[in-house]
Amino acid sequence: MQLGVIGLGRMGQIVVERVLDAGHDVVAFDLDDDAVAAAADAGATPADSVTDLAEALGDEKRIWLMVPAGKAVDAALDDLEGSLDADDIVVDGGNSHFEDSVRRAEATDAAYLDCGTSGGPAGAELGFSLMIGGPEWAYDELTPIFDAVATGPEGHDRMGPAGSGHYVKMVHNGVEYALMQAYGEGFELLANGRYDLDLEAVARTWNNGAVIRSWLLELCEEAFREEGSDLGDVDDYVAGGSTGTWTVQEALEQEVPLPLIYQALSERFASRDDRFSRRLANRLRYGFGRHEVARKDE
Ligand SMILES: NC(=O)C1=CN([C@@H]2O[C@H](COP(=O)(O)OP(=O)(O)OC[C@H]3O[C@@H](n4cnc5c(N)ncnc54)[C@H](O)[C@@H]3O)[C@@H](O)[C@H]2O)C=CC1
Ligand SMILES: O=C(CO)[C@H](O)[C@H](O)COP(=O)(O)O
Repeated sequence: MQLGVIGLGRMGQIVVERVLDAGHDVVAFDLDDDAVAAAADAGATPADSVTDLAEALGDEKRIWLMVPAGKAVDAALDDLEGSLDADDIVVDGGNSHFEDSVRRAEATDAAYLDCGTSGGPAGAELGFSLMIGGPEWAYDELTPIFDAVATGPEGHDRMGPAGSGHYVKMVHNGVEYALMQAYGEGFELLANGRYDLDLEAVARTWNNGAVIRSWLLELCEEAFREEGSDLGDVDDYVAGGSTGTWTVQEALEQEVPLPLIYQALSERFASRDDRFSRRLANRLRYGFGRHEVARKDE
Protein backbone atom coordinates (compact mmCIF):
# COMPACT_ATOMS: atom_id res chain seq x y z
CA MET A 1 0.00 0.00 0.00
CA GLN A 2 1.09 3.61 -0.50
CA LEU A 3 0.57 6.06 2.39
CA GLY A 4 0.99 9.82 2.41
CA VAL A 5 2.23 11.15 5.77
CA ILE A 6 1.85 14.85 6.59
CA GLY A 7 3.71 15.97 9.73
CA LEU A 8 7.08 14.34 10.31
CA GLY A 9 7.95 15.34 13.87
CA ARG A 10 8.58 13.01 16.83
CA MET A 11 5.51 10.88 16.07
CA GLY A 12 5.19 11.28 12.28
CA GLN A 13 8.72 10.00 11.61
CA ILE A 14 7.87 6.86 13.56
CA VAL A 15 4.74 6.33 11.46
CA VAL A 16 6.89 6.70 8.32
CA GLU A 17 9.57 4.28 9.51
CA ARG A 18 7.20 1.59 10.77
CA VAL A 19 5.11 1.72 7.58
CA LEU A 20 8.25 1.49 5.42
CA ASP A 21 9.60 -1.38 7.57
CA ALA A 22 6.37 -3.29 6.92
CA GLY A 23 7.05 -3.08 3.18
CA HIS A 24 4.66 -0.27 2.20
CA ASP A 25 5.51 2.91 0.28
CA VAL A 26 5.40 6.37 1.86
CA VAL A 27 5.15 9.87 0.38
CA ALA A 28 6.10 12.40 3.08
CA PHE A 29 5.57 16.12 3.63
CA ASP A 30 6.31 18.55 6.47
CA LEU A 31 6.68 22.34 6.59
CA ASP A 32 10.18 21.67 7.91
CA ASP A 33 12.61 20.68 5.12
CA ASP A 34 14.91 18.85 7.54
CA ALA A 35 12.04 16.61 8.63
CA VAL A 36 11.26 15.81 4.97
CA ALA A 37 14.94 15.02 4.38
CA ALA A 38 14.96 12.64 7.37
CA ALA A 39 11.91 10.83 6.00
CA ALA A 40 13.55 10.61 2.57
CA ASP A 41 16.69 9.15 4.20
CA ALA A 42 14.48 6.48 5.71
CA GLY A 43 13.16 5.60 2.25
CA ALA A 44 10.08 7.81 1.80
CA THR A 45 9.37 9.81 -1.36
CA PRO A 46 9.65 13.50 -0.40
CA ALA A 47 6.87 15.93 -1.34
CA ASP A 48 7.22 19.73 -1.65
CA SER A 49 3.72 20.56 -0.48
CA VAL A 50 0.43 18.97 0.56
CA THR A 51 -0.79 19.36 -3.03
CA ASP A 52 2.37 17.72 -4.35
CA LEU A 53 1.84 14.84 -1.91
CA ALA A 54 -1.78 14.41 -3.03
CA GLU A 55 -0.71 14.34 -6.70
CA ALA A 56 2.01 11.77 -5.98
CA LEU A 57 -0.53 9.44 -4.34
CA GLY A 58 -2.70 9.23 -7.47
CA ASP A 59 -6.16 7.64 -7.16
CA GLU A 60 -7.37 6.09 -3.88
CA LYS A 61 -5.36 8.33 -1.59
CA ARG A 62 -4.51 7.12 1.91
CA ILE A 63 -3.18 9.97 4.03
CA TRP A 64 -2.02 10.08 7.67
CA LEU A 65 -1.92 13.49 9.39
CA MET A 66 0.49 13.69 12.34
CA VAL A 67 0.55 17.45 12.92
CA PRO A 68 -0.24 19.40 16.12
CA ALA A 69 -3.95 19.47 17.01
CA GLY A 70 -5.97 22.52 15.96
CA LYS A 71 -5.12 24.90 13.12
CA ALA A 72 -2.46 22.66 11.55
CA VAL A 73 -5.02 19.89 10.96
CA ASP A 74 -7.47 22.33 9.37
CA ALA A 75 -4.67 23.86 7.25
CA ALA A 76 -3.64 20.45 5.92
CA LEU A 77 -7.27 19.53 5.18
CA ASP A 78 -7.83 22.88 3.43
CA ASP A 79 -4.81 22.15 1.24
CA LEU A 80 -6.17 18.68 0.46
CA GLU A 81 -9.64 20.01 -0.42
CA GLY A 82 -10.38 19.44 -4.09
CA SER A 83 -7.98 16.47 -4.23
CA LEU A 84 -10.13 14.13 -2.14
CA ASP A 85 -13.18 12.06 -3.03
CA ALA A 86 -15.26 9.34 -1.38
CA ASP A 87 -12.75 6.56 -2.16
CA ASP A 88 -9.98 8.35 -0.28
CA ILE A 89 -9.12 7.95 3.39
CA VAL A 90 -7.62 10.52 5.77
CA VAL A 91 -6.38 9.50 9.23
CA ASP A 92 -5.77 12.13 11.92
CA GLY A 93 -3.34 10.46 14.32
CA GLY A 94 -2.80 13.54 16.51
CA ASN A 95 -4.48 14.61 19.73
CA SER A 96 -7.42 16.44 18.15
CA HIS A 97 -10.53 17.30 20.15
CA PHE A 98 -13.20 14.73 19.29
CA GLU A 99 -15.73 17.42 18.35
CA ASP A 100 -13.27 18.87 15.82
CA SER A 101 -12.93 15.36 14.38
CA VAL A 102 -16.69 14.98 14.02
CA ARG A 103 -16.83 18.36 12.26
CA ARG A 104 -13.96 17.46 9.92
CA ALA A 105 -15.45 14.03 9.14
CA GLU A 106 -18.68 15.74 8.06
CA ALA A 107 -16.89 18.43 6.04
CA THR A 108 -14.44 16.35 4.02
CA ASP A 109 -15.29 14.36 0.90
CA ALA A 110 -12.99 11.52 2.01
CA ALA A 111 -13.59 8.86 4.66
CA TYR A 112 -12.17 10.34 7.86
CA LEU A 113 -10.64 8.26 10.65
CA ASP A 114 -9.88 9.94 13.97
CA CYS A 115 -7.07 7.98 15.53
CA GLY A 116 -5.95 8.41 19.13
CA THR A 117 -2.29 7.44 19.35
CA SER A 118 -0.59 6.36 22.55
CA GLY A 119 2.95 5.22 23.23
CA GLY A 120 5.03 8.32 22.59
CA PRO A 121 8.44 8.22 20.93
CA ALA A 122 9.05 4.83 22.60
CA GLY A 123 6.58 3.53 20.01
CA ALA A 124 9.38 3.61 17.44
CA GLU A 125 10.43 0.13 18.55
CA LEU A 126 7.32 -1.17 20.28
CA GLY A 127 4.60 0.28 18.07
CA PHE A 128 1.69 2.39 19.25
CA SER A 129 -1.72 1.75 20.74
CA LEU A 130 -4.29 3.14 18.28
CA MET A 131 -7.92 4.02 19.13
CA ILE A 132 -9.80 4.62 15.88
CA GLY A 133 -13.18 6.15 15.05
CA GLY A 134 -14.92 6.43 11.69
CA PRO A 135 -16.32 4.33 8.85
CA GLU A 136 -15.77 0.59 9.18
CA TRP A 137 -14.78 0.08 5.53
CA ALA A 138 -11.99 2.65 5.85
CA TYR A 139 -10.72 1.05 9.07
CA ASP A 140 -10.75 -2.39 7.40
CA GLU A 141 -9.02 -1.03 4.30
CA LEU A 142 -6.19 0.49 6.36
CA THR A 143 -5.76 -2.53 8.66
CA PRO A 144 -2.32 -3.39 7.16
CA ILE A 145 -1.16 0.17 7.93
CA PHE A 146 -2.58 0.06 11.47
CA ASP A 147 -0.92 -3.35 12.02
CA ALA A 148 2.40 -1.74 11.07
CA VAL A 149 2.05 1.45 13.13
CA ALA A 150 0.56 -0.25 16.20
CA THR A 151 2.20 -2.97 18.30
CA GLY A 152 0.43 -5.40 15.96
CA PRO A 153 -3.17 -6.50 15.36
CA GLU A 154 -3.95 -6.34 19.11
CA GLY A 155 -2.64 -2.77 19.32
CA HIS A 156 -5.47 -1.13 17.41
CA ASP A 157 -9.23 -1.32 17.18
CA ARG A 158 -12.20 0.58 15.84
CA MET A 159 -13.93 2.25 18.78
CA GLY A 160 -17.04 3.36 16.89
CA PRO A 161 -18.25 6.22 14.65
CA ALA A 162 -16.58 9.56 13.91
CA GLY A 163 -15.05 11.16 17.01
CA SER A 164 -14.96 7.99 19.12
CA GLY A 165 -11.24 7.38 18.59
CA HIS A 166 -10.23 10.82 19.82
CA TYR A 167 -12.85 10.60 22.58
CA VAL A 168 -11.25 7.41 23.94
CA LYS A 169 -7.78 8.97 23.63
CA MET A 170 -8.97 12.05 25.54
CA VAL A 171 -10.12 9.85 28.43
CA HIS A 172 -6.86 7.85 28.20
CA ASN A 173 -4.99 11.09 28.79
CA GLY A 174 -7.20 11.94 31.77
CA VAL A 175 -6.27 8.58 33.27
CA GLU A 176 -2.62 9.35 32.47
CA TYR A 177 -2.86 12.59 34.50
CA ALA A 178 -4.33 10.78 37.53
CA LEU A 179 -1.75 7.99 37.40
CA MET A 180 1.09 10.52 37.19
CA GLN A 181 -0.38 12.35 40.16
CA ALA A 182 -0.73 9.14 42.20
CA TYR A 183 2.87 8.07 41.54
CA GLY A 184 3.99 11.64 42.25
CA GLU A 185 2.25 11.74 45.62
CA GLY A 186 3.56 8.33 46.67
CA PHE A 187 7.14 9.22 45.81
CA GLU A 188 6.73 12.65 47.44
CA LEU A 189 5.89 10.95 50.74
CA LEU A 190 8.80 8.52 50.32
CA ALA A 191 11.15 11.41 49.49
CA ASN A 192 10.08 13.37 52.59
CA GLY A 193 9.24 10.49 54.92
CA ARG A 194 10.97 8.64 57.74
CA TYR A 195 13.58 6.74 55.74
CA ASP A 196 16.42 7.79 53.49
CA LEU A 197 15.37 5.83 50.42
CA ASP A 198 16.86 5.14 47.01
CA LEU A 199 13.77 5.86 44.93
CA GLU A 200 15.16 4.17 41.83
CA ALA A 201 15.43 0.97 43.90
CA VAL A 202 11.86 1.44 45.16
CA ALA A 203 10.55 1.94 41.61
CA ARG A 204 12.54 -1.02 40.28
CA THR A 205 11.22 -3.26 43.06
CA TRP A 206 7.66 -2.13 42.42
CA ASN A 207 8.10 -2.69 38.68
CA ASN A 208 8.98 -6.32 39.32
CA GLY A 209 5.74 -8.00 40.27
CA ALA A 210 4.01 -5.29 42.31
CA VAL A 211 0.32 -4.54 41.85
CA ILE A 212 1.17 -0.98 40.76
CA ARG A 213 3.81 -1.87 38.10
CA SER A 214 3.33 0.01 34.81
CA TRP A 215 5.14 1.81 31.99
CA LEU A 216 4.71 5.14 33.80
CA LEU A 217 6.38 3.53 36.82
CA GLU A 218 9.21 2.33 34.58
CA LEU A 219 9.57 5.96 33.50
CA CYS A 220 9.70 6.95 37.20
CA GLU A 221 12.51 4.43 37.66
CA GLU A 222 14.32 5.93 34.65
CA ALA A 223 13.84 9.46 36.00
CA PHE A 224 15.31 8.58 39.43
CA ARG A 225 18.20 6.72 37.78
CA GLU A 226 19.03 9.69 35.54
CA GLU A 227 18.25 12.57 37.95
CA GLY A 228 18.78 11.03 41.38
CA SER A 229 16.28 10.39 44.19
CA ASP A 230 15.86 14.16 44.75
CA LEU A 231 15.25 14.76 40.99
CA GLY A 232 18.24 17.15 40.91
CA ASP A 233 17.42 20.43 39.17
CA VAL A 234 14.13 19.30 37.61
CA ASP A 235 11.69 22.23 38.04
CA ASP A 236 8.18 21.80 39.49
CA TYR A 237 6.52 23.40 36.46
CA VAL A 238 4.41 20.93 34.44
CA ALA A 239 3.51 21.95 30.88
CA GLY A 240 0.65 20.66 28.71
CA GLY A 241 -2.86 20.31 30.06
CA SER A 242 -5.16 20.53 27.05
CA THR A 243 -6.30 16.91 26.88
CA GLY A 244 -6.88 16.76 30.64
CA THR A 245 -8.95 19.94 30.42
CA TRP A 246 -11.10 18.40 27.68
CA THR A 247 -11.63 15.28 29.80
CA VAL A 248 -12.84 17.36 32.75
CA GLN A 249 -15.04 19.55 30.52
CA GLU A 250 -16.69 16.45 29.06
CA ALA A 251 -17.19 14.93 32.52
CA LEU A 252 -18.94 18.11 33.67
CA GLU A 253 -21.17 18.04 30.61
CA GLN A 254 -22.04 14.36 31.16
CA GLU A 255 -22.37 14.88 34.95
CA VAL A 256 -19.85 12.11 35.61
CA PRO A 257 -17.72 12.71 38.72
CA LEU A 258 -13.98 12.24 38.22
CA PRO A 259 -12.36 13.92 41.21
CA LEU A 260 -8.94 12.30 40.76
CA ILE A 261 -8.49 13.46 37.19
CA TYR A 262 -9.80 16.93 38.07
CA GLN A 263 -7.42 17.13 41.03
CA ALA A 264 -4.48 15.99 38.90
CA LEU A 265 -5.30 18.66 36.30
CA SER A 266 -5.58 21.30 39.03
CA GLU A 267 -2.21 20.28 40.45
CA ARG A 268 -0.71 20.71 37.00
CA PHE A 269 -2.15 24.18 36.62
CA ALA A 270 -1.08 25.01 40.18
CA SER A 271 2.51 24.35 39.13
CA ARG A 272 2.55 27.38 36.85
CA ASP A 273 4.10 30.63 38.02
CA ASP A 274 2.06 33.74 38.50
CA ARG A 275 -1.32 32.21 39.18
CA PHE A 276 -3.74 35.09 39.29
CA SER A 277 -5.90 33.51 42.00
CA ARG A 278 -2.90 33.08 44.30
CA ARG A 279 -1.84 36.67 43.66
CA LEU A 280 -5.38 37.86 44.41
CA ALA A 281 -5.53 35.73 47.57
CA ASN A 282 -2.23 37.26 48.62
CA ARG A 283 -3.67 40.80 48.12
CA LEU A 284 -7.04 39.96 49.74
CA ARG A 285 -5.29 38.80 52.90
CA TYR A 286 -3.99 42.35 53.11
CA GLY A 287 -7.53 43.65 52.55
CA PHE A 288 -9.20 41.70 55.32
CA GLY A 289 -6.32 41.22 57.74
CA ARG A 290 -3.65 43.77 56.80
CA HIS A 291 -1.31 40.83 56.34
CA GLU A 292 1.80 41.90 54.50
CA VAL A 293 1.54 41.64 50.70
CA ALA A 294 4.36 39.52 49.25
CA ARG A 295 5.68 41.45 46.22
CA LYS A 296 7.59 40.02 43.25
CA ASP A 297 11.39 40.15 43.46
CA GLU A 298 11.32 40.46 47.24
N1 LIG B 1 4.78 13.36 21.39
C1 LIG B 1 3.95 12.48 21.97
O1 LIG B 1 4.30 11.78 22.93
C2 LIG B 1 2.57 12.28 21.43
C3 LIG B 1 2.01 13.18 20.53
N2 LIG B 1 0.73 12.99 20.07
C4 LIG B 1 0.12 13.92 19.14
O2 LIG B 1 0.65 13.70 17.83
C5 LIG B 1 0.67 14.94 17.10
C6 LIG B 1 2.10 15.22 16.65
O3 LIG B 1 2.92 15.26 17.81
P1 LIG B 1 4.52 15.31 17.73
O4 LIG B 1 5.02 14.47 16.62
O5 LIG B 1 4.98 15.06 19.10
O6 LIG B 1 4.73 16.86 17.35
P2 LIG B 1 6.02 17.53 16.74
O7 LIG B 1 5.95 18.97 17.11
O8 LIG B 1 7.24 16.76 17.08
O9 LIG B 1 5.80 17.39 15.15
C7 LIG B 1 4.78 18.04 14.45
C8 LIG B 1 5.26 18.23 13.02
O10 LIG B 1 4.19 18.74 12.24
C9 LIG B 1 4.74 19.68 11.33
N3 LIG B 1 3.66 20.55 10.88
C10 LIG B 1 2.97 21.47 11.59
N4 LIG B 1 2.02 22.02 10.82
C11 LIG B 1 2.10 21.42 9.61
C12 LIG B 1 1.38 21.56 8.38
N5 LIG B 1 0.34 22.40 8.26
N6 LIG B 1 1.75 20.80 7.33
C13 LIG B 1 2.78 19.94 7.45
N7 LIG B 1 3.49 19.75 8.57
C14 LIG B 1 3.15 20.49 9.63
C15 LIG B 1 5.82 20.38 12.12
O11 LIG B 1 6.76 21.02 11.27
C16 LIG B 1 6.42 19.21 12.91
O12 LIG B 1 7.49 18.59 12.20
C17 LIG B 1 0.11 15.99 18.07
O13 LIG B 1 -1.26 16.13 17.85
C18 LIG B 1 0.37 15.39 19.43
O14 LIG B 1 -0.48 15.89 20.42
C19 LIG B 1 0.00 11.89 20.42
C20 LIG B 1 0.51 10.98 21.29
C21 LIG B 1 1.81 11.10 21.89
O1 LIG C 1 -0.96 12.33 24.31
C1 LIG C 1 0.12 12.29 24.85
C2 LIG C 1 0.48 11.17 25.76
O2 LIG C 1 -0.54 10.24 25.87
C3 LIG C 1 1.10 13.38 24.58
O3 LIG C 1 2.29 13.23 25.31
C4 LIG C 1 0.50 14.73 24.76
O4 LIG C 1 1.39 15.68 24.25
C5 LIG C 1 0.16 15.06 26.20
O5 LIG C 1 -0.34 16.38 26.21
P1 LIG C 1 -0.94 17.09 27.51
O6 LIG C 1 0.03 16.84 28.62
O7 LIG C 1 -1.05 18.52 27.11
O8 LIG C 1 -2.27 16.49 27.77
